[in-house]
Amino acid sequence: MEEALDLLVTGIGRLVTAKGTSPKGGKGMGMLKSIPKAAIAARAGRVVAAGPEEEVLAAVGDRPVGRWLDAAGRLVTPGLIDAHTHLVHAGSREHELTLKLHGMSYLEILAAGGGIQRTVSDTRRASQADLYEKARRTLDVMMTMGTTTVEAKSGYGLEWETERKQLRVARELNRRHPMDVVSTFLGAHAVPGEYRDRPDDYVAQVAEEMVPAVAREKLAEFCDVFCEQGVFSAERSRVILEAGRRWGLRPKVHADELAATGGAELAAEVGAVSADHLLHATEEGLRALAQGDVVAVLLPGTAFFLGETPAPARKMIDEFALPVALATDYNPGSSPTESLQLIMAMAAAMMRMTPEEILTAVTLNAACAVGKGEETGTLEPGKWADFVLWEAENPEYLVYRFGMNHAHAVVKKGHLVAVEGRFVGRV
Ligand SMILES: N=CN[C@@H](CCC(=O)O)C(=O)O
Ligand SMILES: [Zn+2]
Repeated sequence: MEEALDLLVTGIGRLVTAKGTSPKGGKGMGMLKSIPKAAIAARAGRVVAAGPEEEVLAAVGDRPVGRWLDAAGRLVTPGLIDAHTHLVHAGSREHELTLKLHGMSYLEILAAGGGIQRTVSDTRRASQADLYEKARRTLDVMMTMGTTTVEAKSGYGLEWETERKQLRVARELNRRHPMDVVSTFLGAHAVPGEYRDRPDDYVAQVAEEMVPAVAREKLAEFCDVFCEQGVFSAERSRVILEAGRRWGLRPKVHADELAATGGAELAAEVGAVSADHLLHATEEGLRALAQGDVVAVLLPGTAFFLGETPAPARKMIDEFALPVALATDYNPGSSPTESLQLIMAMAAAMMRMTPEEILTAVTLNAACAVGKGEETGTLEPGKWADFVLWEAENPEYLVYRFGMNHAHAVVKKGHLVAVEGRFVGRV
């Protein structure tokens, strides 16, 4: 007899998924497979078959089934992928909201020793166990809202001990939590107070000491830099990203978030996997991204929270055929939310992205932005069986009805990990 299936889901009202393993740009972002009356079969954590119910049942034959779920007509999509978060940190920064309301800008707060620097002192003081516990709870919440893979940056240490502590927490969570956690080293998130008058010494320390240590301890897959006016210039960012590349860490860039700083151009030049934020990217920058096959990761939650105009998604998709991904940017300063569903609603209302483009942006394109396009982001045979049963009939409803959790059930690698807002994936 053929091997047993771990999971069979039938009665899916509509299965909607992108196709393939590489990012979709321009019109390709709107081209999804939409299958009524569908089913999914999974074995050993991976999709065996996904498509019209009668075809899946015929392919499955009389194989024994471990768990059989009836989707009761619900919409099913691939699990959501959050391609940009600052998952591991201590504390919160609600007091800054009042400062901002009184007219102080994000960069002014940072220059006065607050902002990122405040979270740096909190995180330096926190124990690894406390950081783990806080981030674990965050992952539970994200998973109940449909997220099945998360990127996690360091960057609240700005010295080796704490950067390592953050990255070790992310690695431990990847091992122990059902969420897949992809780590990024962001030692260049700000110039630490100790180096205020000699930023080049800090750049050298990140490039020559921390990057090799991250690579030797296999603590991250990516290296990121906050390339921004008053933070790290494009020249200093280049030094760090090139060092990362020499040590096998693929580049990512916080690019042109608050001012045009040459971040997009730099991302293309160093062969970055993604350029993130891009609110102020120039036309040349966007052209360079398109030519360089860089995924544009847009973070409307940050624009919303900082009172900025969001990145020009329509122009990126229509004029430059860029592959756009969307992420929460979950962090205590500029986007304190775990909800990719809220980000999806913002992308429609504030950036005029269509529901189909949005779904591609939080699944396949986001998977590619974290180097996992071969493994997840679509529901196709061989990929991880990561998917969400939504309390909805179509993708339009997901982005239209905002501010609530539409996830009825979440499946990660063939296992049920969340049901009706409750995390049930503890192992
Ligand atoms: N811009 C830099 N980093 C984060 C904010 C981090 C913080 O404020 O703590 C971001 O992506 O928005
Ligand atoms: Zn960020």
